[in-house]
Amino acid sequence: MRFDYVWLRDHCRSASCYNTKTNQRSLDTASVDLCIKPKTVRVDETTLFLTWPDGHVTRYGLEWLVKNSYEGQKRQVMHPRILWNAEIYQQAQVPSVDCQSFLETNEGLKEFLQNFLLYGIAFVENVPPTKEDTEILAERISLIRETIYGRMWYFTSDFSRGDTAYTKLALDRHTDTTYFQEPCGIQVFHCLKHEGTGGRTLLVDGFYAAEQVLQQAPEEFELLTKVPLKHEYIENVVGCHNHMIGVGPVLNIYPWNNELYLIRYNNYDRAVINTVPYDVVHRWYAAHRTLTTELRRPENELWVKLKPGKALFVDNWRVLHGRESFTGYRQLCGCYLTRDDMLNTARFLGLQA
Ligand SMILES: C[N+](C)(C)CCCC[C@H](N)C(=O)O
Ligand SMILES: O=C(O)CCC(=O)C(=O)O
Ligand SMILES: [Fe+2]
Repeated sequence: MRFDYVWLRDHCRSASCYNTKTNQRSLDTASVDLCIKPKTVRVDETTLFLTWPDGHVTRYGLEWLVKNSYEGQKRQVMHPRILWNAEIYQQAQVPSVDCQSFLETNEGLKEFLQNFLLYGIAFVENVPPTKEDTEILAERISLIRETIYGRMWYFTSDFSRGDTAYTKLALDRHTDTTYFQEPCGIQVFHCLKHEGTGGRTLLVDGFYAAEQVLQQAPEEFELLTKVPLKHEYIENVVGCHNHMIGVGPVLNIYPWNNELYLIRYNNYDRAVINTVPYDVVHRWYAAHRTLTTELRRPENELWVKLKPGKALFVDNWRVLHGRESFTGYRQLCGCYLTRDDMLNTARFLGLQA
């Protein structure tokens, strides 16, 4: 392991440098001489001791150093995940969690969250079919993200809002709120009523499809990570005037390790492409077509019929959803949740997140 002297001074866990009650640094890093070198260095079986020119002593447990050295770190930020197509997901036989165990036991909640982190979708069963009970469920794993659609939303095909979701039409696979600078992390769906036919929900793992593009055509994958796009929500119905714009590429990757963390895919809400020069536009359409072909492969489609009592949580940064057209009266409720706070709950339960 190699350590930089400024790093060793900066991470000093002595009482004057670090507050263990708040887990916050007290040391002003800018006051450390960038050429600092310890006066003396000593190491025994468990501890490294450094004495700095001003006499301050820093102690490091060797285990702590192993855990935190650059060499010891994987640069992966994302939690483990299993990319799936319909067969992989069905073979895995991921169980739904029972509502009571989800609400009343940490084991039930942990099992649910583990599945959600791995697959980007998870179900809770035997939920009382009301908006209030769905809200209680949602609040168990995260914080509700209030948006222009409200806190808990509740909708039928009444076109009360200027969006296709509020009709009986089919909706092709997409992620929601692509027109936010930070798209909502999680979407909760609970069908409270459906007297009619059709209306099944479609789920597709966007990360699985993106991985296929990376394997087949890495230059197209790269283009989808580089070209900025606008998505837009323009609504002008009685009482609702909204104009939201979000900018970002289809595939969002971490620049330090190319790990994919967010897919923004909504062909309905994609705005005019005016951020890209002429010669790139055509290549972008070709790359977008390759991704769309993967997303549309029937073997990648998971179809489920949402019924009263069965709540679905979808990772909106990863899994695309859609629906079949339907007839009759259909009532869906749900909400958006923040991702950070779901991860917070997962960590509290001891999961790697
Ligand atoms: C009905 N509900 C509130 C869930 C959302 C409707 C949002 C629809 C929008 N086209 C989008 O994809 O973001
Ligand atoms: O009606 C549905 O099942 C889903 C509609 C939809 O895409 C949404 O509400 O975000
Ligand atoms: Fe949607």
